[in-house]
Amino acid sequence: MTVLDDIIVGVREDLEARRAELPLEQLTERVAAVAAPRDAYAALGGPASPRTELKVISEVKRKSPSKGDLAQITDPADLARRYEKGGAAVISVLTEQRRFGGSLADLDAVRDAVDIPVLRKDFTVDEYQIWEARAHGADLVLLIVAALEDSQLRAFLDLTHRLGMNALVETHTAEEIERAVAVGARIIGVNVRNLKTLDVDRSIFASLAEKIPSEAVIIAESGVRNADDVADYAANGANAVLVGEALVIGNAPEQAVADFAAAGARAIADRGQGS
Ligand SMILES: O=P(O)(O)OC[C@@H](O)[C@@H](O)c1c[nH]c2ccccc12
Repeated sequence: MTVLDDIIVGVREDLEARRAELPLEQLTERVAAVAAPRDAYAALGGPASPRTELKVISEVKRKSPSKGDLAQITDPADLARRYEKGGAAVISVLTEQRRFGGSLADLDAVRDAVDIPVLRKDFTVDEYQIWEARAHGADLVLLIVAALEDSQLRAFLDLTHRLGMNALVETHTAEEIERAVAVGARIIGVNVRNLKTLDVDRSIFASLAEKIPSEAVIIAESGVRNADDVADYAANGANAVLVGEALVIGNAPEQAVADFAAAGARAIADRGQGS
């Protein structure tokens, strides 16, 4: 069993417990009362041509299966506000509990604290989670191609769009990129961490990013240690980076976000044309 399979077993158990508490019919009723979704595709520079900025998606991440506890985040709302002040385009909030220490309470706190779009970062394996994301104010959900059949990927992306949200469709191989493009994904991430083994290999980004059509926003996910890593991703075609660990372990998240955005924009300018 891979790490990903193992995580998903726990995700499904927790999901069934929540569904027993709050059946889908009641959950869907809540969605109407929630503030309209914010446009994450626009916030990530989707419509811009060429895209000359490097957008930063800043993550609220308490722990991870590879590293264990990363940071004591006592006030996720405050952290998110600092990310926003530093110029983050989107805030990512991990809501998976067992391996990442996240919760829907973290999502609620962050959504109320900032004006930029918020990603509910979880392992989506059931439409219930997409309704739940919207009911908690999320603007963006994560769809991991490696965890889904094509029919699910298509149905989940459709539901996400019908609820007015966007999806970050996460890939790790050329074949997964083809599948993401085939279902009409507009925001495509390349996670350089293999979720089956947790190994990080930054070097896979460049060759995979090349395969993503330019209409899609291209996101480099994981493994950013410093501004040089951001510049490398940007030089190799990233329109945005998703950063967790490097931001939560540092003591100046605002400054780090600003530095990453600046380093990325410089690398895009050096690349010449933007994309
Ligand atoms: O902490 P890092 O290396 O900056 O990584 C952030 C983010 O990419 C990572 O948390 C992530 C990417 N895809 C995921 C899927 C599930 C859980 C977590 C993730």
